[in-house]
Amino acid sequence: MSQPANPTAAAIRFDAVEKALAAQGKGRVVALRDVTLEVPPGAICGIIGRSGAGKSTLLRMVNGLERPSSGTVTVAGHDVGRAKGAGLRRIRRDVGMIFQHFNLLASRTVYGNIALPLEIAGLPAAEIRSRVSDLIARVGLEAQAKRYPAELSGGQKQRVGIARALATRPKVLLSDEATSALDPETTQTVLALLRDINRDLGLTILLITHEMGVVRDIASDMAVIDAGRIVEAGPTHDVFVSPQHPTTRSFLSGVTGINLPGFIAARMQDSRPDGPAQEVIRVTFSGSHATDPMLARLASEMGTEANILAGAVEEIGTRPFGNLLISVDAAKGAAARGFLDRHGLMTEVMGYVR
Ligand SMILES: Nc1ncnc2c1ncn2[C@@H]1O[C@H](COP(=O)(O)OP(=O)(O)OP(=O)(O)O)[C@@H](O)[C@H]1O
Repeated sequence: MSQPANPTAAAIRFDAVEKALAAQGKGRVVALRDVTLEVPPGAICGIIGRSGAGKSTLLRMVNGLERPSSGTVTVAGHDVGRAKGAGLRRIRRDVGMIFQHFNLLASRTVYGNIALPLEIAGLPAAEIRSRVSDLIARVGLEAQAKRYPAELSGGQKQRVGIARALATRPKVLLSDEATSALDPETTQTVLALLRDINRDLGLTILLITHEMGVVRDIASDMAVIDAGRIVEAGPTHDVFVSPQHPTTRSFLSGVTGINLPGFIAARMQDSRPDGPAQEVIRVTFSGSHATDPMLARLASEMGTEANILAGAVEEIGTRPFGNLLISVDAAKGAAARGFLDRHGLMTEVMGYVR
C-alpha cells in the first residue's frame, strides 16, 4: 500500500475512499464514492450536502465509527480505517465529536457530563477537577455547573457538548449538524465559540451541515458532497465567488441574498425570446470592488443602463463578497458582460424576461 509522501501534513485526509453499505431490501448502497479530501491543520472545514448525500458516513470515518470499503482515512498521519484496539483508542482520544441532539447524560450535571471522558480515561481526581473547571469557564457555564441537562437551554446543552468533546484535548473536533436544532441567534453564539476554540487551541474542525449559512459564517474551507461524491471543494471564499457545480449553486441561492423578486422569477425563461427583452445577469465580486461606479461606467462608456434587481454584500472570513442581480437590454447583454468581466467582476446569465 502506498503512503502519502508527508502523511502528517494534513490533519485529516481521505484518499480514494469508497463506502458500500448493505441496505435492507435495496442490496448495496454506495454511500461514498472516490472521496479524496485534505483538511489542513487548524482549518475549519465545512462539508455541505443534502439529506442522504453521505455527510454522516464521511464524518464517522474520521473516528473509526465507519471503515472504508476501500481507500484510506488518516488523522494526523494515522490510518484510522485499519487501526484496532489500543491504536484505535489513541486516535479516538485525538478526535472529539459534538452532535445535533447533544447526547448528554440526563443523570449527570454539567460538571459530571464534562468529567465523564476523563473518568473513563482514568485521570487522577485533582486533574479532572482542574480540567473540568477550565472547560466550564471556556464555554461560559460557570453559573450552570451543578445543573442537569433538562434545566439547560439548547445553546447551553451544546456548550456542555463542546466542553465534553474538548476534555481529552483532541486535535480534531467533528461537528455533526451541531447547530441544526438551535435558533439563529443561538447558532451564532455556538459558531462564535467554535471559532474561538479553533483560534485559541489550534484545533482542526470538520463539520457537516445542510446549511450554507453555517459554512459561510465559520468555515475557512468547504466541500460539497452530492450522492456520495465530492463535487466541489476549496477555500470557502473562492467557492462562494465562483461556484462550479449546480448543487453548490443551489445551496448558495439560499444565502447570498440574490433571490430574484417573485414577479421577475415567475417570468424568467432560459433562452432569449424574439423581440425586445431584458437579460438577467448575476454579477459577483470579491475584495474591495465597488460595483456602483462600474454600473455607472457601464452606462456612460457603453451606453447600457442596468436595473438593479437584488443584491447583498457579505463577509466571508475577513473578505467582502458581493452578489448583484441586474438586468440589461438583451441586445447589449454580451457587451455589458464583457465590460464587467474586463473590470474584474464575474458575470453569469441567469435568464431572460420580456
Ligand atoms: N447503516 C446503514 N445501512 C445502510 N445504508 C445506510 C446506512 N447508513 C447510511 N446509509 C445510506 O447511505 C447514504 C448516505 O447516508 P448518510 O447518513 O451518510 O447521509 P447524510 O448526508 O448524513 O444524510 P442526513 O443529512 O439525512 O443525515 C444514504 O443513502 C443512506 O440511506
